[in-house]
Amino acid sequence: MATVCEVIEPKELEVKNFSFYYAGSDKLALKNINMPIAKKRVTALIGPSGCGKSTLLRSFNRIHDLYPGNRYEGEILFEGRNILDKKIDLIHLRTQIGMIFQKPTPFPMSIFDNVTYGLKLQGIKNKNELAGRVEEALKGAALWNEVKDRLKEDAMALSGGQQQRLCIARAVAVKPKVLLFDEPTSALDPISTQAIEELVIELKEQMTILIVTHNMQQAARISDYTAFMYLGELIELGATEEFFINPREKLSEDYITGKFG
Ligand SMILES: Nc1ncnc2c1ncn2[C@@H]1O[C@H](COP(=O)(O)OP(=O)(O)OP(=O)(O)O)[C@@H](O)[C@H]1O
Repeated sequence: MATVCEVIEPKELEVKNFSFYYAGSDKLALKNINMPIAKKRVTALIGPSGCGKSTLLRSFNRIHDLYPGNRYEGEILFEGRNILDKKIDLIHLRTQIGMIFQKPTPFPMSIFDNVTYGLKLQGIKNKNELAGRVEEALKGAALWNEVKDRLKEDAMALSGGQQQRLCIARAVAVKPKVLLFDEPTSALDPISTQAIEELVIELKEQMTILIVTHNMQQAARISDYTAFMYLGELIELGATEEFFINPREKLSEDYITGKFG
C-alpha cells in the first residue's frame, strides 16, 4: 500500500484503482494506482527510469488510445466524470487537459499560426479575437516580448527554449484546466530550464500542473506535491517539502538519498 498524504482541497483529478497494460504485453505497467491531484498546484512525478511516470501522465489525456491494444482499468475522475469512460469526447478532453512533451513540438508554420491552431479548431475565426488570444497566450508563456515583432516568422527558427515556450503558449491558448509536462526541460540549456520552471510556478495560479521529471532538484524547486513511483506502483505521495525532508517510505528515502537511481 502506498503512503498518500492528504492534499489541499479541492482536488482536480482523482486516480482510483488504475492499472495499465501496453498492447502485446502481459506485464502491468501501472499497478492499482490511487492518487489525488490538488487543483491549481504542481504535482511532480519522480522515480527511476521505467517506473511508469510517463505512462501515468499520458493516461490523463488518453494519449494511449492513439495506439490500439493498450488496456487499462480503474477510474480517473475529472469534474465529476470518469475520463476513462469510452463515451468521453477525446478532442474536448485534450483541450481541457493539455500536454507538453520532452522535445519541443512546434508545427512547421508561423509563430502566430502555431498559437491559433487549437483556437481555430474551437471555431474561433474573428481576426481581432485571434490576435488578442495570441498575445494573451504568448504573454502567459513568457514569450511575447521576444516574438511580438515576428509573429509571421517560421516557428522552427526559434531556439529550443523558445520553441518549448511556444508549445506552452499553444497549449495555454485554449485555456486548459490541467497541463501535463513530460520532462519539459531535459532537452534544454540551464537558462531555458530556469525560464520554464518560473513559468510553471506562474501557470499554477490558473491551472493544475503535473510534471514528470528525472531531476529531483527540479521537483523540489517547483512542485507542491511529489509522487514517487517504483516498478509501476505509487510508493508515496507527499507534500514536497515534507517528502524530501521526511519521507515516510524506506524506498522513497533510499531513492532521494541516492541509494539507487
Ligand atoms: N509503448 C510501449 N510498449 C510496451 N511497453 C512500454 C511502452 N512504453 C513503455 N513501456 C514500459 O512500461 C513501463 C513504464 O514505462 P514509462 O515510460 O512509463 O516509465 P518512465 O518512468 O516514464 O521512464 P523514463 O523515466 O525512462 O521515461 C516500462 O517497463 C516500459 O518498458
